[in-house]
Amino acid sequence: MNNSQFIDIRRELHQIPELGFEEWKTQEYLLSYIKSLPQQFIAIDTWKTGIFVKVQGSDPTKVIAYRADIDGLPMEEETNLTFKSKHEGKMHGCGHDFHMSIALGVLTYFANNQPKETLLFIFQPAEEGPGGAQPMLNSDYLKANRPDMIIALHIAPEYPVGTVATRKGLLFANTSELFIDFVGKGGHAAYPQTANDMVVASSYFVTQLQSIVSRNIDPLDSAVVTIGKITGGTKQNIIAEKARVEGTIRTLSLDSMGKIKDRIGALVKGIEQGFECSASIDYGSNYCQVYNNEAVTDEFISFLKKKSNVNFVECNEAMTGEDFGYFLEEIPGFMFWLGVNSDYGLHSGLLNPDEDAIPFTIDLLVDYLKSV
Ligand SMILES: CC(=O)N[C@@H](CCC[C@H](N)C(=O)O)C(=O)O
Repeated sequence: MNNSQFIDIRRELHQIPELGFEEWKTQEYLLSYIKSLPQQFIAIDTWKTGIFVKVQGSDPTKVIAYRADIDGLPMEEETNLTFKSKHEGKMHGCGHDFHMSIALGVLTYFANNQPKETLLFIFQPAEEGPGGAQPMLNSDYLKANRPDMIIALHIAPEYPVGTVATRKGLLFANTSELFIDFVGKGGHAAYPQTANDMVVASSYFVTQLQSIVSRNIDPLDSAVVTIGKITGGTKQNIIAEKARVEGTIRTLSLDSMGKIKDRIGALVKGIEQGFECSASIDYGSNYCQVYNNEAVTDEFISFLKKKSNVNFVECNEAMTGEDFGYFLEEIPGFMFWLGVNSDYGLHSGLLNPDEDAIPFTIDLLVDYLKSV
């Protein structure tokens, strides 16, 4: 099999990034490719914008699932690549184009070479939000076709191609989105005494927020609170009646997640009193931690250590989030980082992963899935 064709597929998918639960073109592209494969062993089902492809094993004792997420991010691509995003304001800035093309490569191999065990390829929408894993797990399809084991990967720009990094147990953090709307009183820029300025109130709040991780959380229990977006006001000489603060909370323990939310509630109350305004908090979507099953991960690590072309790294936990954690709550399995050597990281408009990682990983996963 010539795995370099999956680099072309990645480039095509890269041009059509779509947001969570809007991945209709992506689904159409994937379905058209999957339907072009030999159909003898495979069965295709769809769920919203997602896809399930079952490859019937020849003498199965279990069902092994491989999950690839399919959504892009609401951000402008800043690369000058010939195959850059054609969708303005949207980019595959988290590598899901890689995840999909690798999945198609592995699926292509097994559609042509029947596996012993039954394989289930899951193309999952909305990983970046609002979260597709949990509703997909509750779908009639997955209720009736529960895999016995599940695996997934995430590209890692900081590692060279050939590096695979993972660890037993906790890999990624618990996450919660954070949206706060402040409402005060607008007015003329020259008459601040007649208004309650929500640009000032939200700025105080963002500054106070910085004390939560440094003053309220055990320094040995990592946590992050990031505000990624602030909007407010209408014009430079009008005092803002409204402001909105958008961010994300990351913790390694659920206890810290609870403490941070309590502190946010208290700080917001203080802002309401101090600035005579009202505020509402919405925690958006929450993802549970990604916790790798110890036994299955151990076997994968042993497999990696025997491969002369793989540099295995036992990595630390990361404060990234992934709704793949919901699959791992119910099904033994693991996630791993895949080295793609980009100078720019995940969620950067300049992310440019090395495509050599695609054929490398297809071969690696085909070998691994044949071995389990
Ligand atoms: C691997 C990765 O970058 N995942 C995202 C998951 C987003 C979680 C959620 N929408 C949030 O923003 O809290 C990440 O940002 O870690």
